[in-house]
Amino acid sequence: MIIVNNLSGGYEDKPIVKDVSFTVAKGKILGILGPNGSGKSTLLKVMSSILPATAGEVYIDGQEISTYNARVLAQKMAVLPQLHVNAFSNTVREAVALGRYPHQTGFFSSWSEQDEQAVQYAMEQTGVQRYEHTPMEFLSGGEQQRVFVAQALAQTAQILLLDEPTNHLDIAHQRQILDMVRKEALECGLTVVMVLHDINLAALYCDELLLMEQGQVRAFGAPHEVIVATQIEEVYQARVATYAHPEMPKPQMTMMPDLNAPQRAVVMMNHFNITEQYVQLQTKFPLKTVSSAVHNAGIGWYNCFLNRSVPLDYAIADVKMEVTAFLQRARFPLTSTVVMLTAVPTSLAVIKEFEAPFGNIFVAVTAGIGNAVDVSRTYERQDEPYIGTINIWVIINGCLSEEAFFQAMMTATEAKTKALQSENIRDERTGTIATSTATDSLLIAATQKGPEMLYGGPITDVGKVIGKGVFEATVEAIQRYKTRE
Ligand SMILES: Nc1ncnc2c1ncn2[C@@H]1O[C@H](COP(=O)(O)OP(=O)(O)OP(=O)(O)O)[C@@H](O)[C@H]1O
Repeated sequence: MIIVNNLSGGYEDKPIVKDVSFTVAKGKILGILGPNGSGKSTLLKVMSSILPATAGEVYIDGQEISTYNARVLAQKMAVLPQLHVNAFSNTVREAVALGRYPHQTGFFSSWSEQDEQAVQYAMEQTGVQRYEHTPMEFLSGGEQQRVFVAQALAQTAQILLLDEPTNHLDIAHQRQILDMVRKEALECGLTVVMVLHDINLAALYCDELLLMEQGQVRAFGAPHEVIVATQIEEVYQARVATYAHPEMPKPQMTMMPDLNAPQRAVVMMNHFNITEQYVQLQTKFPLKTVSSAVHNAGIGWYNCFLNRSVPLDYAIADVKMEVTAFLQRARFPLTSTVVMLTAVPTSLAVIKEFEAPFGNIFVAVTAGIGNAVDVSRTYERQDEPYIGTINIWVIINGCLSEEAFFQAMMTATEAKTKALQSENIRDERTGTIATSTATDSLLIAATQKGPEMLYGGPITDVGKVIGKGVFEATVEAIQRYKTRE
């Protein structure tokens, strides 16, 4: 455990760190964040007595660090500095072995079994063993950085202070080093304080974060308490946006570049194309998209949209794989194409343009209704869904907030349900009015140009046109389907 109480310090007559307090429990990882020059490295130096404190105290194991002699302190606390002064005539092994220096006692101290094990373990954990006999100057920046981490680890201290441990490392090695730090913390009770520049990595790996601003603590707490967009924007003076990590409940953020005037990006009717195989929308610029498509579902930016017509007997075990193979065969880029599937012939597709105050919107629908269900009664059914799907695209020349995208999904769904009611489409099993088919898909895509529309509910500008557009286009698509040859 490490306790820092009202710590201040800096260089000669230049105070940098001002009145910093925090505690890191045994086995926990604290990440220090902050802009360049905010005092992160200086804080580590004052904490480790490399620089004298002008006020405040640091306690390790309940004892103030200035009362430790240097060798005993080094046995308890290892420091990885930001800049390394290295005897470059060393081999990797010799550099790592320097970490054992605090454990060498007496004038005639010899290399013990324990020293050897610690060096071997540190080299293994950081993946530098295979360079063991290589001179340091022959290693790349990232390889050298891992050797310095190994040196700190070989010190077998219970507290590790790391200043930018992932400096120079590629993402695989960032992961290796940070996974290793986390494992040591969890399994061996190592207490870690590390300066990181990458806010997202800090959120993923640290139990708590301390955000520095001009030598002072701006925020201290769990990642979700510290990584708050407005706070980060104020401290770093940079525009950011937060988003969810795909697997971990940790906040992530990305910077928002201030690019020059946006290029013209307008979707027009002639960007749509209908072939026997698919309905296609191809734009020169990507659209922000939310969808329940088969390929590239979820939120993303795409410029090619396909509603692909498949035969009635299309029964493929792995639909995603088949769709991928189709895209490769037809030379559509996998990463920028969204695909839906329909058993309805593309000749029955309806594409309509609707005027709106912010910019026109397009609604494209294919409606197969053989599979129509009343959602309030589907619990009575045991059977698998069979063919028949309503696929709806809503393409918006406008800019939607995240909230508006999801409200637009709801508004479009409600308009579709209203169309089924208006066309008196029934669930064959129950005889009641159907609310959808069992396999419908919906896509909302927007150019994200123009003033941001915050909401997309039924009585917003965008909601009104989605309601009318989806209703009319779906009614027309259902009528075409009913009267098909
Ligand atoms: N040896 C030194 N002598 C005098 N001033 C220094 C020295 N080292 C750093 N400083 C000053 O102390 C302030 C804080 O520096 P520090 O290195 O602690 O910031 P940092 O938050 O770690 O920055 P970075 O993100 O750039 O590594 C800066 O204004 C810097 O110029």
